[in-house]
Amino acid sequence: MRIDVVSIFPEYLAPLELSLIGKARQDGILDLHVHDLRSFTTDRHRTVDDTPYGGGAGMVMKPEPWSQALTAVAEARRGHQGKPVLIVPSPAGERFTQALAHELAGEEHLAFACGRYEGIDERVIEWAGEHFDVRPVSLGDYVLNGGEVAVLAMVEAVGRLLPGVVGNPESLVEESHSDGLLEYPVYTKPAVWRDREVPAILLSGNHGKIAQWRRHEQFRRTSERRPDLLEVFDAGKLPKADRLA
Ligand SMILES: CN1CCN(Cc2ccc(Cn3ccc4ccc(-c5n[nH]c(N)c5C#N)cc43)cc2)CC1
Repeated sequence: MRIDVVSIFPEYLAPLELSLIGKARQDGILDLHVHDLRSFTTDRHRTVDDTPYGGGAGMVMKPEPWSQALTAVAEARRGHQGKPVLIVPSPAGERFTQALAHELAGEEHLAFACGRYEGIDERVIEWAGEHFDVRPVSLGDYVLNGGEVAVLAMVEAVGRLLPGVVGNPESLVEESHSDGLLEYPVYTKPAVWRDREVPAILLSGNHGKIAQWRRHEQFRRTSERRPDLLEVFDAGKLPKADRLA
């Protein structure tokens, strides 16, 4: 997979050189290119923002540098099948979910446009639709100062799903949200730590009972912390009787 990221703070994406994503890049699984939006400006001050039409606080990102940057990104993959996906992090985007991460992991080429200030001139999003499958995406219902943090999270969530990135693919199967529920608690040695014991069932060697206990813990945790997920889960999968007794 090729990933292009455009930002006025390219150094913000440096953590993608570390750990599993960094290794995926060294192994050639992930081909990541980070572009400085200011390198696509033409004025002496390398201007990327201006005041908003209609008034209001803050500044808006100018359209022309973005069109130059995104044209360069689209041309980098010319000749490949279909339009690349352009993810535009935004508080007004569709919610980023594990399901969306899986969907994006199936793409050949992902591009990310990291806005700053009060956002990117809306005409860029409209224009980009001629060259990309444009997806405004939100990391969550809170406000960040720009798109870079969201891109770090999304690239990690997508990258770890690519074959060969995570050592044991089994660990991708039983994780939070993979089956619509939160994950069960995990424990390791020592069996007793500061007078706290590991749940005895986990030491029993009875794999059927362990699986049952873990499933129950998933429902208990989800019911306590994310009842909203249970509504979705029940609507789609299990009769009420299979929920917590
Ligand atoms: C007229 N006013 C009406 C209020 N808006 C609100 C607003 C819009 C942007 C920003 C800062 N910002 C700039 C680019 C950018 C990208 C992503 C995110 C982001 N925040 N939270 C997420 N989950 C995000 C993600 N993913 C924030 C961003 C701040 C405040 C401004 C215009």
